[in-house]
Amino acid sequence: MRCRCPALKDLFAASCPEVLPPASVRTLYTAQLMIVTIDGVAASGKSSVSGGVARALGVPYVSSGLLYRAATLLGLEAGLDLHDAPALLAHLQTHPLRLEPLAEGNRVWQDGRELTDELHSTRVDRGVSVVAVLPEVRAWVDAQLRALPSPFVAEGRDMGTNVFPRAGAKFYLTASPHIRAQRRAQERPEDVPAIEAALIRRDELDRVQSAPALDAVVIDTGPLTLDGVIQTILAQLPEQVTSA
Ligand SMILES: Nc1ncnc2c1ncn2[C@@H]1O[C@H](COP(=O)(O)OP(=O)(O)OP(=O)(O)O)[C@@H](O)[C@H]1O
Ligand SMILES: Nc1ccn([C@@H]2O[C@H](COP(=O)(O)O)[C@@H](O)[C@H]2O)c(=O)n1
Repeated sequence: MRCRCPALKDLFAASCPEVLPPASVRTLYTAQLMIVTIDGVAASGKSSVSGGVARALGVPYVSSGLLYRAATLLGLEAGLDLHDAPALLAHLQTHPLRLEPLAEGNRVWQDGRELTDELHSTRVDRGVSVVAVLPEVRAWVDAQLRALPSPFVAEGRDMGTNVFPRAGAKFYLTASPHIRAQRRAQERPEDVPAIEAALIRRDELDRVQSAPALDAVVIDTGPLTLDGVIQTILAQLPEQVTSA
């Protein structure tokens, strides 16, 4: 439910001054100001860049995509219909996932089992966009992200638009499908044309939640090195983020 107060209409009712005392609302605003969001299309460099920015700032980064991927993996392993939101959510509640947002790379755990290495498989790539459009799953991911203590760098598709609309700095990464596929081919067994076709399909399926925030700085990573993208972002961070 959206807040009815005009000044807070982009925040959720849980942070509305009709519900919370003003000091708590101020705390929520301040906490978001120390978050950097890095959104973008598939394989545009979000997690590599977020890791580099986070390490430079000495803060963790948070990969929202890994939570969608982990939900997908658990659904596939349990033989669930990935369109069936109630069944998926019930499964996630009985098999709770834990995101460990380390600066050197995020890890995902389910009880004592680490799922991280299985989350970038081709079968998860194929199923994840189906799971990610389910509003119930999106609310489940968003709640976990909003519960994390700032400062941190958050990467995904809707970090700057929906999850942290008051973030202190917002970036959006793009690159042509061909360049992204060439980069990804270094990490996957498939050839460039197959990867490119899959990326274009995933971009299309993710289109709704992937629109850049109006106040995001859009960076075409195509002509830049990884370090070039990281330095471009670090050079544009406001003081409240760099001194957090
Ligand atoms: N500017 C760059 N120059 C060269 N290679 C890059 C650049 N940015 C990212 N890469 C490489 O591209 C690949 C994809 O990057 P990364 O996994 O960070 O993207 P992503 O947006 O997080 O992907 P996904 O959306 O699938 O999670 C990695 O091999 C990474 O090292
Ligand atoms: N904020 C987000 C993040 C991710 N998704 C969905 O998860 C998929 C995997 O994400 P990657 O960042 O690892 O590519 C992605 O294709 C989306 O379907 C999302 O919807 N919102």
